[in-house]
Amino acid sequence: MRPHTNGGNVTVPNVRLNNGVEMPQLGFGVWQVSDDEAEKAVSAALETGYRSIDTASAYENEAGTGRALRASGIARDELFVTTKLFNSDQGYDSTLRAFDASMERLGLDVLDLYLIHWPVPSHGKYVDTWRAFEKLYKDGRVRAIGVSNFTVGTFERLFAETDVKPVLNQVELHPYFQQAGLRAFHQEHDLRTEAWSPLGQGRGLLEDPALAPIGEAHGKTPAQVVLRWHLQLGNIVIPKSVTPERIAQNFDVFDFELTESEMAVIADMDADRRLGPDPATFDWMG
Ligand SMILES: NC(=O)C1=CN([C@@H]2O[C@H](COP(=O)(O)OP(=O)(O)OC[C@H]3O[C@@H](n4cnc5c(N)ncnc54)[C@H](OP(=O)(O)O)[C@@H]3O)[C@@H](O)[C@H]2O)C=CC1
Ligand SMILES: O=C(O)C(=O)[C@@H](O)[C@H](O)C(=O)CO
Repeated sequence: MRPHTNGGNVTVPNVRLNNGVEMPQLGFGVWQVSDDEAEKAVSAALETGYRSIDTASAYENEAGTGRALRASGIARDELFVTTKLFNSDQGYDSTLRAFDASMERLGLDVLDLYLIHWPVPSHGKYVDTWRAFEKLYKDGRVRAIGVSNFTVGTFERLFAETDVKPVLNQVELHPYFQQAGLRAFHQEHDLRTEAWSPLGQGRGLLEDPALAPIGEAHGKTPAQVVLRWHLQLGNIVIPKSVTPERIAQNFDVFDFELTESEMAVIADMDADRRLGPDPATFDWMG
């Protein structure tokens, strides 16, 4: 897809995935948004100019997301839709069935990006699951396949036992949890890093006293500073909001640049502070 604009002064750059597919660097996430609310929030995001939407079967809002995509009237090739396979659907045949069910709910024929939501190493099924992802990819049902919450250990097994390399890993990443080691591993293996909870779930991070002065220097909010930090690191970001002003604010992050010293101030905020579950042990089956 082309780098997209909002018809105004904002152009969202694309990143090129390792299979050549182009993906917007800024998208919109819908975790903890009800199906009806997702329809409204995704509509507001599309109206603002977002073109990449991140949902998951576990969010139970694929249908509302699909309704908003259709109602927008935006051409399919201008949109980039990601959904995720839930843990309890892992396994070869169950993955193929779960994919069809997600596509039915979304109302799509071809998906842009399908992710294994969590590796659940104790379940021992992510390699079989990936083989089903490879089939969906080779059959042209999905343009790119990737993973979420994978660790170096889970990648090593995946690389050793399967053929198609994931295009990216979607992981928890924000100034309090910067994942430098994992980001370096991704770079070494030509995988993109996608940050989930990029704003730290709005739980304290945005009030950190280090961010306000940086924002004031650029006439931006702490949330915009944090999103700019992600973009300058090269991360793909998918902030969530159900608040129209914040949806617009989070999109307006392409007209300023953080200096090296401002980037260094944010680098110093790293506290190894995870907000979500640890992927090495997370085995929630819903
Ligand atoms: N793969 C995975 O395992 C996971 C993936 N994700 C994905 O990542 C997306 C983003 O992560 P998420 O956990 O939702 O959290 P975010 O880091 O995007 O933060 C969302 C929270 O911040 C608030 N917020 C948003 N923008 C602003 C702003 N400009 N100023 C102040 N507060 C703001 C929102 O409030 P409000 O909505 O009220 O405006 C909401 O409470 C998810 O929606 C999902 O798509 C998330 C978790 C795990
Ligand atoms: O939002 C997601 O994609 C998640 O996987 C989270 O819901 C995760 O399951 C979690 O944070 C549970 O507490």
